[in-house]
Amino acid sequence: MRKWTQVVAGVLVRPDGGFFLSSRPEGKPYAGYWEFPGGKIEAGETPYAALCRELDEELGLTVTHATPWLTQHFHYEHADVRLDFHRVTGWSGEPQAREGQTWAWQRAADALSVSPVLPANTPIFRALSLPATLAITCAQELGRDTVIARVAADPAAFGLIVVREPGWSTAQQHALAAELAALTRPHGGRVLLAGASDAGPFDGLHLNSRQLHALDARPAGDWVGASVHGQADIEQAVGLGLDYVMLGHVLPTPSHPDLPPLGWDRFTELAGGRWPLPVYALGGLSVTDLDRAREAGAHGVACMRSAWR
Ligand SMILES: Nc1nc2c([nH]c(=O)n2[C@H]2C[C@H](O)[C@@H](COP(=O)(O)OP(=O)(O)OP(=O)(O)O)O2)c(=O)[nH]1
Ligand SMILES: [Mg+2]
Repeated sequence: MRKWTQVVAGVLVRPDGGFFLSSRPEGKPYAGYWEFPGGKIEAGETPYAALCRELDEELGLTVTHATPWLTQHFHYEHADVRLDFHRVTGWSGEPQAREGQTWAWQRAADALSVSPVLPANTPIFRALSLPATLAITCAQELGRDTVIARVAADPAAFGLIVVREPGWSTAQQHALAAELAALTRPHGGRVLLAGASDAGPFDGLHLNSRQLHALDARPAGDWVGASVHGQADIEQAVGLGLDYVMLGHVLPTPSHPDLPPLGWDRFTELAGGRWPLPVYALGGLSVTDLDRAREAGAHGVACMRSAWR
């Protein structure tokens, strides 16, 4: 059986989305490569305790708040590593290069200013560029003018929109998507089409669970996500190499009056930062639930009705 080296890494994130990288010290494998601070989990240590110890040892920082985010497995020539990435949003102290490393803050929206980076981390940077909230359109119910007016009022707040209008023709869906893209793209926003098999001129696709299980390869599109309800769905999404999933429904929602909600405990068991792709919590949630969702290991929250109020 493969022996995984257990590693924890801390992604220090500032309120403006900027994040921290440090260079690996001389004498280690991949010396000079840029990484998130962290290191091997010691016997008997929890990942959180290891995170606190490593950030203190390497940078002199005291972690005060961190949540589980992503787990990635990677085969290096020197080791097979299981990387447990936490988002660190609270710390005290200023970074000190205690191991002779250099460090740099990066802006989330820009290309990295440093290189090379550890190869296992490439998907992590992609995940970091996904916003905390994902908005699903509800134009059939609320009217397309309501949806467009809401985005026009604050386009930067709509970094990821899924156009989901099951009763509409492809032409109607594309027309809405084009208006939303015109508003949000100048701010780096992305617009995906739900239930479609072709992303057209848009940024990608959002698959329903039927589409998810019918595929044996990732469909074309810069960004591809899926709606998932349980472990088998998430495994399928990971196997296809998708960019994110929406897991729900977490709380009661008018979209599924007949099905019991997962609740936060079950969501935590299923998500909990265990996967290599970001998990959005979905179902009866609004942006005010973001902290709760992140405690449960979510990347963010997906909002349907609450996005348009
Ligand atoms: N810290 C960290 N390690 C990473 C990242 N990405 C990635 O592939 N790794 C790999 C590189 C290494 O194989 C392993 C971390 O091991 P390490 O040698 O840095 O561990 P450590 O800080 O405990 O160092 P040491 O005391 O054992 O020398 O995880 C990352 O972003 N941060
Ligand atoms: Mg280290």
